[in-house]
Amino acid sequence: MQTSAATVIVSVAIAVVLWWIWRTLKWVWFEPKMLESYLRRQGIPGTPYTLLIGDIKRDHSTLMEARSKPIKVTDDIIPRVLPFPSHMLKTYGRTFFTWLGPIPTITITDPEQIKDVFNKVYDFQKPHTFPLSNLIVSGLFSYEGDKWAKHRRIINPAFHLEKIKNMVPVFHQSCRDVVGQWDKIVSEKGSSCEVDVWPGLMSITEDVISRTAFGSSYKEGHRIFELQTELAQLIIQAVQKSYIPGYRYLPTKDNRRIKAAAREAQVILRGLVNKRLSAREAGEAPHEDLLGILLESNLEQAKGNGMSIDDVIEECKLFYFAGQETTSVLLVWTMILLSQHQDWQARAREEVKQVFGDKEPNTEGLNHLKIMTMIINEVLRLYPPVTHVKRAIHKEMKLGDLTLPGGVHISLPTMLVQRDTQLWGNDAAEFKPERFKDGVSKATKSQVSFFPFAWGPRICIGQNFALLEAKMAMALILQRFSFELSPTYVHAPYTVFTLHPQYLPTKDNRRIKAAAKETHDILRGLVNKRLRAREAGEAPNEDLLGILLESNLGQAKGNGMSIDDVIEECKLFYFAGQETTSVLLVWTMILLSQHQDWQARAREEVKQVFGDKEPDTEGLNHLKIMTMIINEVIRLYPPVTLLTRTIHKEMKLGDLTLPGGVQINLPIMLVQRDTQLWGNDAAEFKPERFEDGVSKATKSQVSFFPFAWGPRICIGQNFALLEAKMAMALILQRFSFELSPTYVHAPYTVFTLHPQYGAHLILHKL
Ligand code: HEM
Repeated sequence: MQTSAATVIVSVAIAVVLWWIWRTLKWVWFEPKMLESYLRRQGIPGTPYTLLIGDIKRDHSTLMEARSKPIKVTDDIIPRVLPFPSHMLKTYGRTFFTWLGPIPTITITDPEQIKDVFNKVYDFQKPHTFPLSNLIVSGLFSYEGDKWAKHRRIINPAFHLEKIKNMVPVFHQSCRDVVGQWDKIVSEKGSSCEVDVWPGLMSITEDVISRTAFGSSYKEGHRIFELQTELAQLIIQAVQKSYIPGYRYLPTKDNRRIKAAAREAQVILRGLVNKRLSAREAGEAPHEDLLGILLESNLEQAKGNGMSIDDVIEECKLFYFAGQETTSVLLVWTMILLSQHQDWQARAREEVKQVFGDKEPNTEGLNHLKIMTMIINEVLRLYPPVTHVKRAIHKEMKLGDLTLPGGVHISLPTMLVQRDTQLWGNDAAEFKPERFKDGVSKATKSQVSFFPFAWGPRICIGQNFALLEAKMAMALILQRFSFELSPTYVHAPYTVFTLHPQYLPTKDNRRIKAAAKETHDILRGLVNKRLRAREAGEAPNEDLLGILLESNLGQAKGNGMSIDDVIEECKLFYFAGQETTSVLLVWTMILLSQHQDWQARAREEVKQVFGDKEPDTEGLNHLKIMTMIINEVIRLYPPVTLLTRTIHKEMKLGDLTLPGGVQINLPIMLVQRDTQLWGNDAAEFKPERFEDGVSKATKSQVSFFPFAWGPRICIGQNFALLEAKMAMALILQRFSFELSPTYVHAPYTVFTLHPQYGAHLILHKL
């Protein structure tokens, strides 16, 4: 009886293993080979299949090679951005196939076929190659069939021109903030200076999405954006490792962080949606932001036809992914191309001045900017933010003369088609906005040869939103500045999700120099202003720079510092004083989250000393519990974990004689956690050790030196401690806090010891 049961189990196990082997072989070999011969029979040329990896390695190495060097601004960018597909195009002609692992991908460049693919949304679907990417790009973007149609119908009203019109003042506000910052930077320097515009442009589009999507709750929106950005970075890394079977299921630190960040975004969004729903029930008028319109549109659907709350949340997350980087990329290339083409920059400015003068741009006017529209179209043609669009087919399909088998992917290479000389003429690679002077259909001769926002029923839902936002930003910029490429600009178009300028590692040095020069210039400007004010008899400022300058000028002649020395010292204040102190604060908050008893004691003390009043120096210096806590935090988590010293000649050190030329490590963290020096509970958080001060706790030994020790002890020690006490007192007066379930404990050092994945705490207002 037992033998027969064992036989059955073994037979089942063998059957399962054989089935698994068969499925794997089918997936990695038989199916790809079958599809390959099918395509070749159709007369479609392509690369031979390589087991499992297909063309991934070839594609990757040509891309790495192409990316290793920048190009001239006048060079063709295709060999740099799409080296592999463009090489295949030259080798095989206008239709060919390559391999994404075991999946054949057919590249199609014929406008009629492209139109067909875009039109038949039910047959040509979105490929779902990397399941993890659903965490950032889900919702409308990835749904199919009836679910997609339902969501598109519900979301459409949010992107009607009528609704977008109401958002234009928000576009203005976000653009004005950034342009205002540039104004300040430039004015401080005189009338012109180098500015890296990319961060500002990213910040415009991020702010626009946060405010238009969530209205007054845009701060929560900002946090969601941070989480989405972090997720995107982690997911790119994970996708690169997805060749390791099952990698995404492993409980690695990154995978845990992915889950935690996704959960946090979900929790914030759910909170926002619930708040809106309760406000609606309480009879409040609906908000005019994307979330408000989406919720209204959803509630108007017949029962059972609407979206679930989770669906709404997915759509909100998608707005960031789909709308932020794409639009900032469009803006950055517009600025770069208008820098190269000063004639078009002047024409665009003239038009803006004619339509708006120096007034705030409005929707009406923006819709009448003809030159600007031509320029933006030409930028989107040459530098489409999304360089190619992909589809998958699951059953045999006709496409023009071709019959394609189910199981293949189709690539529609936007950038290759939009730069194709057969479709756009021999000057296809040149920037000539005049192509679009009679509109897009004239320029394309009504073919689908221009599709930066895709085409057909699944055309980008945010197209009008993005174009109006871009026009607003460009109008404000043109009203206030003229611009040109800086000599430090390196032309290196680069794609991750979208096509943007890359700062190559080899070019980082130039960028480092440019940033250093900019810092130096700003500081020199500040110092000079102070010196001039002093000469004009103004009283010295009471800030660090003021005191430093006075102290320097008070030195005997020849004994002071040079202006360059003063500048170096100012730069050092940032480096030495910023991250170190914030790291001290973050660990204090994390440890007080873990040790609620100490948090309560610290709060009690703060309340006793200050009540709800503003903390003052006198009081801060009397916070005993707080001092004990901060000492214990910097014992366990010293911001600087290691000090080094070098000796240049033979030296005695206790019983040791050390030769010149060696380096000595003083491992702050190891010493401060040493059980021989601090007892068996050295690793535990026990602020009571410091009850009677540092010397009692250390028995007057140098076993606690978070700020170093002796003549070179940190000059900013008192500054940092007072700042930390002020921050903690204010926080404790207002909030109680605890670790969020999404917090991942991952102490990490670059310069200082900080939490690698941030400090996710839950704050409770008191
Ligand atoms: C210059 C800016 C933009 C460009 C170039 C762009 C480009 C695209 C492209 C090429 C697609 C089609 C992708 C595919 O079918 O595989 C798409 C879809 C989409 N875009 Fe945009 N986009 C931009 C801005 C925006 C903005 C501002 C939003 C929203 C706030 C947005 C929301 C969406 C959504 C939801 C889809 C999915 C539509 C569907 O599948 O029905 N996009 N976009």
